[in-house]
Amino acid sequence: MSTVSEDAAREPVISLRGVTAELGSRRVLRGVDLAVRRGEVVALLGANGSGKSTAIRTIVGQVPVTGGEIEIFGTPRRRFRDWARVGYVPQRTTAAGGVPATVTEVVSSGRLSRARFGVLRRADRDAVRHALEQVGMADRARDSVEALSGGQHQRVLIARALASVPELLIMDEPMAGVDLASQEVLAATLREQVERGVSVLLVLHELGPLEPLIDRAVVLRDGCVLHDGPPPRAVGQHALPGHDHVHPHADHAEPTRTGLLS
Ligand SMILES: Nc1ncnc2c1ncn2[C@@H]1O[C@H](COP(=O)(O)OP(=O)(O)OP(=O)(O)O)[C@@H](O)[C@H]1O
Repeated sequence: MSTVSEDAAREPVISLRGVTAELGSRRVLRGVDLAVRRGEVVALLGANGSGKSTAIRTIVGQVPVTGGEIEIFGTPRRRFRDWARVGYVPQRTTAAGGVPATVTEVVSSGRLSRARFGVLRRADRDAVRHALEQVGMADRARDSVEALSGGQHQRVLIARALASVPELLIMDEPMAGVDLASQEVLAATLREQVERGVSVLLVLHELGPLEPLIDRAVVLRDGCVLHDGPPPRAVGQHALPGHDHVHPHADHAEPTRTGLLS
């Protein structure tokens, strides 16, 4: 007989059933089933254009679904309002977005969902400072985000997601274009979150330094789930057998193809 806490642990914090979505006239998701259970770290993998970002964006409501069901913490997505429980890191954009803002201002925006009446109080400012410490950016708190490197930008976006102390993190390629030092900081940050019991769904091109944290991998191909199970084991430089993701920044864009991800 299972205990109450075991049942709670099995309850999905994200559930997609038969989800379809179209962009333009293209069917980008063609019946995706995906579940992330409490405390799980799930990597969403697949070749370029397989629908990973679209799947993530249907969950946070940026892409409308044309069929199927999405639940967040057991609530149908369209009725879900408790976004302070969810930290979202979009596919890398600059944190500045053309608007001059300091690091603190950007990270504070991630705390507004917890602030009463939209006013940041002392506890909120402490949470913002703590989030910056978690990603090793506390010393840059007053700097303009425009002055940061790509990896530092990414750390700030992750701090913004952590500022509401979420129970669920959804991240779209958190390591893309991030220098090695920042990658290590981000891997350590994520490890702390996982130790706290935070559930994580993240799009990755390669498991890389996050590999030890990943419980399960869901591989998409052409808008369908091709694999849902143990993560592919690391091989050589790229952490995926059949790694066939072409990086825009890769020096040699000639991947090995074994079929799993193509
Ligand atoms: N706004 C859009 N209008 C039409 N088609 C789009 C749009 N955005 C994405 N697509 C197409 O939808 C498909 C899935 O894109 P998506 O970004 O979800 O893939 P992905 O697996 O995240 O790819 P990548 O690894 O390159 O980020 C691609 O073929 C893409 O060209």
